[in-house]
Amino acid sequence: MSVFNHVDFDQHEQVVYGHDKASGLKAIIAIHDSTLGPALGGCRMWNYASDEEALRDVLRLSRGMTYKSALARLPLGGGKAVIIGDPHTGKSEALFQAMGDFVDSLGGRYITAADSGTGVAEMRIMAERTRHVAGAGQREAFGGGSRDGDPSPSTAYGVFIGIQAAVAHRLGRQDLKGVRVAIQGVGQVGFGLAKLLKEAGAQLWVTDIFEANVQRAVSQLGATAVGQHEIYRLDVDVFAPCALGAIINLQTLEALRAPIIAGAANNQLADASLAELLRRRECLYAPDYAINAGGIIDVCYERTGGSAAQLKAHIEGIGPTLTEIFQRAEREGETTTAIADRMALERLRGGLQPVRTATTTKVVSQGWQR
Ligand SMILES: NC(=O)C1=CN([C@@H]2O[C@H](COP(=O)(O)OP(=O)(O)OC[C@H]3O[C@@H](n4cnc5c(N)ncnc54)[C@H](O)[C@@H]3O)[C@@H](O)[C@H]2O)C=CC1
Ligand SMILES: O=C(O)CCC(=O)C(=O)O
Repeated sequence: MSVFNHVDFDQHEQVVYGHDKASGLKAIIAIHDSTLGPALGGCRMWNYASDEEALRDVLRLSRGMTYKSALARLPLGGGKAVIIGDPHTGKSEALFQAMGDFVDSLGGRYITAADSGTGVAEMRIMAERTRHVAGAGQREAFGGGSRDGDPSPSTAYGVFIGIQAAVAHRLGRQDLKGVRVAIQGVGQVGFGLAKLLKEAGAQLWVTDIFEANVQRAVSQLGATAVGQHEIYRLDVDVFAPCALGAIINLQTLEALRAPIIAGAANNQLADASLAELLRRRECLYAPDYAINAGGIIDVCYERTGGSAAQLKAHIEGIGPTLTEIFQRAEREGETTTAIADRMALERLRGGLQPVRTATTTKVVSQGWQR
């Protein structure tokens, strides 16, 4: 298995394998680019069918983090970690302590956080062994009071803001009352998103491979449960992928009817050429790393010490960023992913600019160590 010749290698700075015999840890950390700061990205735990599948995932995810942080104007580079193992049956304290040691061995070049299969509990175990962990503490909440360091509510809020922007652009509607949304995966982010959509009056359809999560959305939010394949075929306004990646492919595209695809999952397109097929079908695709930046913005503010109000305003910037992507794509006859990539690279090459919001102007790089 060659890393340097891998189709997803894309000039990664560092790819490291970690193994701990005692706990059974098998993990990979990938650092894609540290031009703007230390590489920050979540640690995913998944039952990968092979090491090759895990390598592909971590390479694609860490590259995405470089673009995500640059587009969101954060002083962060792109990196990600994967642990090979079942997130429902394979966790132990020793495993995450060993993972903490593995993260620490990179001396802060990579900072870890939660992702699919990990959450605050795992971050707290890793924090016993390394200080290069985000999302393990207590935070000030948007609406006052305090909350734990879990970034997924911020990710869900950013996706909600992004769906509003997509609905306004594609359907010409300023609210979400009665808008029909199909959510694939109602875990940490998908369930949070479902709650926000429900409060805004949207109608919900959900699916998940973990039955308890489906039942939670049905019983608490009145969502309609559908099968794993049925979710693509629904006659809805928005398809929101909030599970894992590569779910937009030639097979699912045949079934998909929604005029908008906007969700939290990283790497939604199985390959880049699908963006052009979506454009030709007039399906508005919200580029994944643009719409799901709420979590990385959240953990960045945790480390720089910004207030909850500044954090909320920064996340709300996802709306105007997406609107700019949609408008430029339409004007220039290009895909939304091509425009998002261009904007991210412009920001990467241009260095950090102050973040301007209605309430604040702040250079978020203060307080960061490199
Ligand atoms: N947690 C966060 O703050 C962020 C998460 N993301 C991305 O959003 C996605 C979801 O993340 P989380 O909610 O944290 O993960 P999670 O693991 O809590 O939720 C994912 C859910 O999707 C389900 N699932 C997996 N495969 C499925 C399939 N084929 N069909 C239907 N359901 C399936 C799982 O059973 C689980 O309930 C991931 O792609 C993650 O990388 C992106 C940015 C930040
Ligand atoms: O939200 C997080 O846990 C950190 C950021 C991240 O890993 C992501 O956006 O995929």
